[in-house]
Amino acid sequence: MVKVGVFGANGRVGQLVIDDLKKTDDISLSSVFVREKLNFSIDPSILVSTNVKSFLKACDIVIDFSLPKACETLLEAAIETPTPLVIGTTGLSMHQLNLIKQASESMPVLYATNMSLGVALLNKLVHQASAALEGFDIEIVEMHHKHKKDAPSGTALTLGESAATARGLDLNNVRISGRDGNIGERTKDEISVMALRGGDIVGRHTVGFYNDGEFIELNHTATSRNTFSKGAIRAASWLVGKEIGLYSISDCLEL
Ligand SMILES: NC(=O)C1=CN([C@@H]2O[C@H](COP(=O)(O)OP(=O)(O)OC[C@H]3O[C@@H](n4cnc5c(N)ncnc54)[C@H](OP(=O)(O)O)[C@@H]3O)[C@@H](O)[C@H]2O)C=CC1
Ligand SMILES: O=C(O)C1=N[C@H](C(=O)O)C[C@H](O)C1
Repeated sequence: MVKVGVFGANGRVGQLVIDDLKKTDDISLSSVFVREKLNFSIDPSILVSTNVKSFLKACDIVIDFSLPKACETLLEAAIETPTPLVIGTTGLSMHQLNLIKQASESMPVLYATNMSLGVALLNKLVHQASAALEGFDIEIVEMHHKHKKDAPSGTALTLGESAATARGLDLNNVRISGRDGNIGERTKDEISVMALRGGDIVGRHTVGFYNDGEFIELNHTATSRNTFSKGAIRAASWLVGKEIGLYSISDCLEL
């Protein structure tokens, strides 16, 4: 039986991971990490810890849905005590992304800004469409619930990277994050990534390719947050026992 540690256990997704792990046969919850205390009751055999090292020692693999600073703490601890990691936290800084790379030199790490099968496929479709639809303008819109803290979403940035690399561009050089005022005409290569927030929207991403006379929009809507918790558990089952290295959700889904 694979022992899973959940980092960010009180969170919206962390709680679902804990619930969904009750329904699996080959993988089960062994420890949870919390900042102060767990906000709900749990089987007394599970270690509830505020100490990252003891949390890591009690599990074979970690599933993380937390916040950037917390994820950084986890990565620093894991670099000292190597433990396979499935990371879903978004809004990471360059330093935190580099820590993921560093961690993956001593343990298997799967990092995915979106754990759903649908978005993994959407990334491939966006890459293909961006290369094929030469000259079409690319615009990305994401919509999420009002509690989301980072913007734009990690998924929208990953989709933007797929679109940009398909055209030999670096998203950092062509990304627009807002338009306001007398800004002039749209430039050829720019890719806007716009974020909308409201209500309880689980997650919606649209990548549009616009030309004179026609346009195509590729859209994915998550209607349940369990899509992410179940996707992360599937990723953990797949990652455990893999060679040291950095893996993507496409590797896990063999897309
Ligand atoms: N890759 C994917 O498929 C998905 C990724 N996400 C991402 O996952 C992350 C979590 O999302 P969500 O569950 O909605 O967020 P929540 O705000 O509900 O949960 C965040 C969790 O992080 C914990 N936390 C915050 N600060 C610290 C800290 N300094 N040390 C330790 N723990 C801390 C909180 O613990 P406490 O309550 O104890 O303070 C809480 O459990 C976000 O980055 C989100 O974008 C979300 C959905 C899908
Ligand atoms: O915070 C969320 O809720 C989500 N975050 C991820 C992101 O930033 O892309 C994935 C999903 O869209 C939900």
